[in-house]
Amino acid sequence: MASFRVKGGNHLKGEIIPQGAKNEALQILCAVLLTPEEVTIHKIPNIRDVNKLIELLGDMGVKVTKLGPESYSFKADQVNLDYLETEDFLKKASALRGSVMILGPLLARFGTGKLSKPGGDKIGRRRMDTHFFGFQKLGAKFHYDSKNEIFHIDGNNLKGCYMLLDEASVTGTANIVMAAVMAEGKTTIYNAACEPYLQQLCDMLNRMGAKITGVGSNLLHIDGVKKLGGTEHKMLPDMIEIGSFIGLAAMTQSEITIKDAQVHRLGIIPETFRRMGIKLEIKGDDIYIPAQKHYEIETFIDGSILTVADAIWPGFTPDLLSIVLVTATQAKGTVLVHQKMFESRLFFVDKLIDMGAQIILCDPHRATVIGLDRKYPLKGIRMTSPDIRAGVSLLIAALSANGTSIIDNIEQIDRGYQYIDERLNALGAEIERIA
Ligand SMILES: CC(=O)N[C@H]1[C@@H](OP(=O)(O)OP(=O)(O)OC[C@H]2O[C@@H](n3ccc(=O)[nH]c3=O)[C@H](O)[C@@H]2O)O[C@H](CO)[C@@H](O)[C@@H]1O
Ligand SMILES: C=C(OP(=O)(O)O)C(=O)O
Repeated sequence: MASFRVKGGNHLKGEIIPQGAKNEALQILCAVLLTPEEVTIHKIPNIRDVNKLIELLGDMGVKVTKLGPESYSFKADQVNLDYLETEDFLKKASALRGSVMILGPLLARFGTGKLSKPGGDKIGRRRMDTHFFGFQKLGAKFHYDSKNEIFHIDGNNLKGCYMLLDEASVTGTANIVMAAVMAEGKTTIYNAACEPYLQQLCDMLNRMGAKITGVGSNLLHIDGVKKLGGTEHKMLPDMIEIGSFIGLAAMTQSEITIKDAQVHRLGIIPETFRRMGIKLEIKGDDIYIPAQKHYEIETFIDGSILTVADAIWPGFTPDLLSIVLVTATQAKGTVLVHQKMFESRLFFVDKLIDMGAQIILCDPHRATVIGLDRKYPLKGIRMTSPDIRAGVSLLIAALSANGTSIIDNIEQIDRGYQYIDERLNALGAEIERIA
C-alpha cells in the first residue's frame, strides 16, 4: 500500500493539461470488441483502471499495439472466448467497475458473456439491474450465480425493442447500446443516460457503422446493423479532473490555467464552482483560475443556504461532490452538499473534521459545510483514501493545510488520476510518493 507525503501551504502556479476521461475510456475500450477491424484510440489516460482493462482485453486475445504515450490500436479479430471460463479472467475483470461493459459487446458479437461482480469504489450499493434488464429486453437470458457472484448472459439473435430504463445508469446505458447496435431491427432506449462519455461512445459507434440517433438526449433510437468496422477515436479531457483542478486552485490560492478543457462539454461544472465563489475565466478553450485569497459561497436568491446536489446529466456529476465539499471548507459561507446517488460517499468528512474543518454530516447523503474563510487553516494529519474522489479531496485538503500530511491507500487515487504527484509538483506542490 503506497502513500503520499504532502507538504501543505504551497501556492501553485502554471498550466496543466487534463488527462483523457477515465470513464469515457472504459466504455470506448470495451467497444473495440464489437469489430474484427482495427480501432485506434488517442488520449488514453495512463491510470490503473484503464491499464487493467487494456491488459484484460489483451488476455482475451485482442491485439493491442501501443502507438505513442497516449495512443493505442486494438484488433479483436481472434477473441478467445475460452478465456472467459478461467479463474484469471474472473479475477481480473472484477478488479474494476468498467469491465462490466465488455458484456454488451460480447453479447452483440458472440451471443454470450460472463463476468464476476465488478469492482470499483465502495461508495454504496452499485446495482446492475438496469444492465441485465436491458439485455433481457433484447432477448438475452440472464442468470446470476449468487454463490460465486458470477453473471452469465446468453442470447444469439438479439431483437430490437422499446425499453424504458428503470434508471439512467451510465455504464448500464453504454452496455445496452453496445448490445443493441447489432440486434435485428429497431431499439428505442428511453431514460438513457446521456453523459458526454455516452455521447462520445455513440459518436464512435456511428463512425464504425452503427445507426444511433438521439445522441445527447435520454431517448436513443438504434437501427441494428449486421456488422461494425474499424475507426479512430480521441477521448475528451476528463471533466472530473478539470473540476478537481478548479477546487485545488481555490483551496491552495493557486493561479492555474487548465489547458484545452473543451469548456462547451463541461455542462454546469464551471457554473457550480462559480456559485462556490471561485473566479474562473474562460480564455478560448482554457480555464484560467486566478489566485484567490477569499471566495464566498452564494446563497439561493431568497437568501437561504445553497445546496449542491448530484443529478443525472446534464445535472451535476456525483463524482465532483467530494471536491465541492472540500473546497467549501475554506470558503466564506455555508453549503449543503447532497449526494443523492451513493450512500457511502460522504463518510470521508471525518478526516476533514480531524484536520479542523467545520462539517456536520447530517446523514449518509448530506453534509453541511461551514466555510472557515481561511481564518483557521486545516492542519496536516495522517489519513487513508477511501475512494477515488475522496482521495483527491484529501490530497487537496493536505496541499492547503498547515504542516505535513500522509495519505495512505493512494492506489485509489492512481485508479483515476494520471501522474498526479508529478504533474502537481511541476506547478510547485510538494508531494512525495512513499512505499
Ligand atoms: C466507470 C463509470 O463510468 N463509473 C461512473 C458511473 O458508474 P455506474 O454506471 O456504475 O453508475 P450508475 O449510473 O449505474 O448509478 C450510480 C448510482 O446512482 C443511482 N442512480 C442512477 C441513476 C438514476 O437515475 N438514479 C439513481 O439513483 C444508482 O442506483 C447508483 O447507486 O456513473 C456514476 C454516476 O454518474 C459515476 O459516479 C461513476 O464514476
Ligand atoms: C466512482 C468512480 O469510479 P468507478 O465507477 O470506477 O468506481 C468515479 O470515477 O468517481
